[in-house]
Amino acid sequence: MENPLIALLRQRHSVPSRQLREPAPDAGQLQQMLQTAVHVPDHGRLAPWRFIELRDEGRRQLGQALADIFRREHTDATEAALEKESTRFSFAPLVVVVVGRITPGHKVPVIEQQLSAGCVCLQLLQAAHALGFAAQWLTGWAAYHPDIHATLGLSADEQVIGFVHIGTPAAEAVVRPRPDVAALLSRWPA
Ligand SMILES: Cc1cc2nc3c(=O)[nH]c(=O)nc-3n(C[C@H](O)[C@H](O)[C@H](O)COP(=O)(O)O)c2cc1C
Repeated sequence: MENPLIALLRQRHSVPSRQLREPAPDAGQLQQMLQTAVHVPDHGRLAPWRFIELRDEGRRQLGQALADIFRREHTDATEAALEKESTRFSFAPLVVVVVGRITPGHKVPVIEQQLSAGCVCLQLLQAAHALGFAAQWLTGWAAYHPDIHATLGLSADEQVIGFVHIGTPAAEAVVRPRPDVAALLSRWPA
């Protein structure tokens, strides 16, 4: 019989944010998930991450900010395109923004700080899965746009590592096949 924790880890898969609905994790469940998420390797104990919780009003306002920026930067944008931008955060009832707090010039290279923050995102996905929710880690242009950073109150050394959309699936997700690790594994020296 497969180890139950291994089985749980292997069952995790993303559910597209547009298919996520209520119920969302409540405050206690979110705390549990975040406690799990920070159980990651962290070179230098920099804790190079923090979280922003978006629920109803936060998701609505962020969607509106996306549409406003998109309209400004694409003067020929169609109503459908603007609608797509404004609704990006309107499906999953909870979005956790994982913010990387990067210390430039530290002996721990920037990439290692970013990798630690990436581990936080994965751990958050796994914790959501363990509690019976589904999730998807998204970035998209908004994650890299300075005006979105300003909207969310990020400082100059902070970046969006992921928008982790969390909720309950409205439909059965299509589970994608995973790579064959045997083909990825070599031994050195051969
Ligand atoms: C850093 C990062 C950013 C991602 N951003 C997007 C995105 O913007 N849009 C998207 O469709 N998928 C994005 N993905 C992929 C999804 O999170 C997810 O991996 C994909 O839907 C496949 O699901 P899986 O988790 O079951 O493999 C991103 C993944 C990573 C690691």
